[in-house]
Amino acid sequence: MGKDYQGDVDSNLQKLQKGIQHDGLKAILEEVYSRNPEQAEFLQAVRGMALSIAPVFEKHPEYLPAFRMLTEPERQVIFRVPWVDDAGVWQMNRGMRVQFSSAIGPYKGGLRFHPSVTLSIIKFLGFEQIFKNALTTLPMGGGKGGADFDPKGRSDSEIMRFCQSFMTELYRHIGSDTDVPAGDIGVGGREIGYMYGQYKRITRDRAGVLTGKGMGWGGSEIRPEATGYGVVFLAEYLLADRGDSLEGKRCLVSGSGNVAQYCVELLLEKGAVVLSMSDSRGMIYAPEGLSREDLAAVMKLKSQHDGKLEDLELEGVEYRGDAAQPWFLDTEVFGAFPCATQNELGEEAAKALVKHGVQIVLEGANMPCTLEAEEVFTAAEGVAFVTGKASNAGGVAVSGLEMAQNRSFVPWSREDVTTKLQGIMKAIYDDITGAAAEYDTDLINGANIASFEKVAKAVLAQGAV
Ligand SMILES: NC(=O)C1=CN([C@@H]2O[C@H](COP(=O)(O)OP(=O)(O)OC[C@H]3O[C@@H](n4cnc5c(N)ncnc54)[C@H](O)[C@@H]3O)[C@@H](O)[C@H]2O)C=CC1
Ligand SMILES: O=C(O)CCC(=O)C(=O)O
Repeated sequence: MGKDYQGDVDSNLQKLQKGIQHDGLKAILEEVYSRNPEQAEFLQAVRGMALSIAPVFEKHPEYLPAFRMLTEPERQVIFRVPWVDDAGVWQMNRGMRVQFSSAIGPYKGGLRFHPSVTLSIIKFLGFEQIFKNALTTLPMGGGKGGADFDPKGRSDSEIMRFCQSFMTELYRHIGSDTDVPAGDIGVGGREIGYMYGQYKRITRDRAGVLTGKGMGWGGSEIRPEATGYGVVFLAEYLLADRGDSLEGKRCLVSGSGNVAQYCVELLLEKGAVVLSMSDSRGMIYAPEGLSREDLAAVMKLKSQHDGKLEDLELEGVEYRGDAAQPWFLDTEVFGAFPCATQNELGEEAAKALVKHGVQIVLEGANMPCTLEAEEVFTAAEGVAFVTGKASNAGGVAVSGLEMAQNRSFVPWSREDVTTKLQGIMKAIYDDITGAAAEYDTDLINGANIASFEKVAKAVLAQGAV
């Protein structure tokens, strides 16, 4: 994944700078490359941003130093996470937290527990988070963390001991005014609970230092649903602008975790026909569309540890193994919603989707489409592509609302939070279309420009700190 930038040094630097004419920007990319030559995913995220914002420097050359600052985290912490498994064997993982930018507020972003976690992955996620959070309209900076821990096959007690050990180090680096982590892949309500409990025990501080907490102990209504719902709200605003709606539209969704589940739930509520969901082993395909009962079965399965889609037996639903992906289905499709993981949708997949008539692509996951796939979508006639920085910002937005509720000591109703989430997704849509119109460009560039300009102004105002 994202391996394109590895290998021969010179040609990779050239690849990183390909298509960038601006000398100052090229110099920044050279510096980023020389500092992080092995970090393929991070370089991919920086290149994506650089490609979009190059025109901004024609209008605002003063923003260039701000971009340079934003390519280096303010702080990154890497630590050992020792724990003991159920058999009494000592285990050890690597934990990390990258505090990327506090220009517009406390560092904010999830924690990922997955064996594939590397510094490059956490840095790409933290870098993207800076700009996503700026789009939410809430005062949140960008950060991300995690560990190369594999929760698969681990008992509840092992997960608890791991989370407690992880927090025993992380607690000293976070705080409700400095850095507020949340969930991501492999970190849901259960893990947040164990980490919050440990944080509280060590610090005696009940402040909302983690978001994604449970209802009844500081959590917000609709935080679990917020990322997936936000994607669908944004799709609705986009289609409304075209005088269209999701009713009856054939949609492909990948993934079957938190984001995918609630994306499918709201798509079904809006009358869309959802043809697929997937996990790392394969996918389910429903030629006539998944029903609410099918989704309920997926949710139940995935709430159990190690639930695999291949174990489902649902009428009218086929299972395809060997890591089959929805994008290659030989069927007409209107919408694609990649909600699994980074670089899951490459150039060939994008071509297959365009061939099958795709009209809208909204990223539920972070950076699920490669830069080559993005190029295919933007070159195709009439296809609207929305980058995850905008389309999946609903999750962190409701995390921000959870922080506001924790501060005010007053929980808000489900209706209140839903209305606020819709307002934020609409503001994001208006912001990215506004920037796209101002710079006469597409929605990817619109999102990157709108978010960068907000952060750059804050960085410049605060000086070289
Ligand atoms: N949870 C949240 O609030 C937010 C999550 N995201 C992003 O959404 C994506 C999914 O995260 P969650 O649903 O929260 O995680 P989760 O842990 O609930 O689910 C993980 C999902 O990724 C899939 N997956 C992992 N590796 C895969 C692979 N190699 N091939 C196919 N599928 C694979 C799993 O099957 C599952 O659907 C990630 O990119 C995450 O960074 C983005 C914004 C907010
Ligand atoms: O809710 C949060 O703070 C972060 C969610 C997240 O990790 C993301 O937006 O990618």
